[in-house]
Amino acid sequence: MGSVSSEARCSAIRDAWGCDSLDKAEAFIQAQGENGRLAMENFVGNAFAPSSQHMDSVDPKTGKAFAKVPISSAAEVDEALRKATAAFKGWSKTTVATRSKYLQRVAQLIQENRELLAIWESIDQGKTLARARIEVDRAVSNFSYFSTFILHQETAARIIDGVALTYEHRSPAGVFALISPWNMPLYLLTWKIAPCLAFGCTAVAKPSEVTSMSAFLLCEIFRLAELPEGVINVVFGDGPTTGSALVKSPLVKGISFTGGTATGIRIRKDTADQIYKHLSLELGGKNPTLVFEDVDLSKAVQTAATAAFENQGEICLCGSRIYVQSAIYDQFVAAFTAYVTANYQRGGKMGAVVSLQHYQKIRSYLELAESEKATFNTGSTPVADPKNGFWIDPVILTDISTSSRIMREEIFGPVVTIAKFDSEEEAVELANDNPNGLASVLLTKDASRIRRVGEQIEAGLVWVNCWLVRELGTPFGGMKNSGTGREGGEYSREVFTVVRTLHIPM
Ligand SMILES: NC(=O)C1=CN([C@@H]2O[C@H](COP(=O)(O)OP(=O)(O)OC[C@H]3O[C@@H](n4cnc5c(N)ncnc54)[C@H](O)[C@@H]3O)[C@@H](O)[C@H]2O)C=CC1
Ligand SMILES: O=C(O)/C=C/C=C(\O)C(=O)O
Repeated sequence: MGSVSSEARCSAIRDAWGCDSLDKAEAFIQAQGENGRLAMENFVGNAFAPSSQHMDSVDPKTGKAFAKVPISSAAEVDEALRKATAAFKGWSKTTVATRSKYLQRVAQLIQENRELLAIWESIDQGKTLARARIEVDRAVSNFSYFSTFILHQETAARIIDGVALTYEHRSPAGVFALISPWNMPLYLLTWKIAPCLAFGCTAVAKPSEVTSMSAFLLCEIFRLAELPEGVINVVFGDGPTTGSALVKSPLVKGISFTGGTATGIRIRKDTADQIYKHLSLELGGKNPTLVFEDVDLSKAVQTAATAAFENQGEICLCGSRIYVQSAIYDQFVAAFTAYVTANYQRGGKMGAVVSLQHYQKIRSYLELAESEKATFNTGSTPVADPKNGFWIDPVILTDISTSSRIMREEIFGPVVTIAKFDSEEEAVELANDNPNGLASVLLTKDASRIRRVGEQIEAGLVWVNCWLVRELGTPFGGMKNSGTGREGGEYSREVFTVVRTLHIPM
């Protein structure tokens, strides 16, 4: 360890690594101009490799391109998969203590470079620097959690009728494709890489082409951590060229994917005849927040607002459909609108939305809301042709039909709807009236109601009087169209290992 020199950094890493304050990063971007954009490179077999095709990476807060992301070809993906396959032989046989040490080293390096990672994540994704720092800290936790989790695994043995001793033996499942979206780039990629490596698998990871910068910096961290060659490889690129080649390859024995439901369906279809592939799909949400009349109004408003607008509403767990019991409906709408107006402003809690394409998608839902005569309690449809970044102020909509596409489809932006209900039964019915079933928030002080209602909500996660409280051992994933499988602690072990049962006659 410790022999890796920073001289061997590829030039884009050298440039980016020099920017350890927001001012320096902004000045660097300004100075490099149109032609000198940071050109990211793939990370294959512990070395950076330039790619021939690129697309622009854009700073959502300004709308200006600042870097170039490779669009890796099928041949480049295949090269990375071959490295991962070769590395699997050795890595899958290392002891948990060895793997644990590597993961701890990665956690420490992320921690040491917290500000650098947060700055570039914020520039690349549009999120606030404060939010980016939280997510870097959570990336550290992903590695440190799994580095210790694997040290405490037990295997139960059983004796069957005095004739045989049986036990389960788990081994790493093979090479994984790890594909992540653009909303929490570093956090979600490391949520996959950490358990994958911890359980003895090797990987080719592909971050979203829209936000690749933190994954590129993470490659340098892997290089500095001196992970054995080929254990973790990162290829950059889009879905149709790079992602598709990756998921379809027979060298891939499992896929952990987070992203849109349509892409999840595509991946299922593309791998339908590769029955051996483990699939863990964490997809979209259209999550309800239920507010009962017994709540402490100001606490309920704060929780519902955070759930709706954190990270500009670009978290699959965001509560984008609020239902309020009739007795407090008017009071809640007024207090919620006042709170959001006072607390969610550009450059404060609000960043920019991730891309022009996504801005236009959100805008199209707001045009629909106008045409359906919804009430805009705050916010409005933004301009069609944004000149200085992709900014959308929070929008709170009321007077919308439950059958409207605005109520049914994932908008994934700073747009929330509020509607009313009378009874508990109606609240459950409204909450469940959606094809998705990822998360939900239940706001009430009534302990018996918490169980009665909470146990009926069709969602993988029910947060009671809170939102986004995470413990990495609990099962994470969705019901209905929100996904297949769960990850976290033991559940990640299911994803990344295969099990055989041994029967030994006594
Ligand atoms: N976590 C979530 O629930 C997320 C939901 N979304 C939703 O999905 C919508 C579309 O956003 P996108 O960026 O287009 O998400 P997406 O699902 O297309 O992208 C997620 C990842 O999948 C990759 N990908 C795309 N097509 C692929 C294919 N055929 N095979 C393998 N990998 C592929 C992408 O390159 C990216 O790395 C958003 O507007 C939002 O509503 C988007 C991102 C995250
Ligand atoms: O684990 C979390 O806290 C957040 C996860 C978020 C997603 O999976 C998402 O937005 O896609």
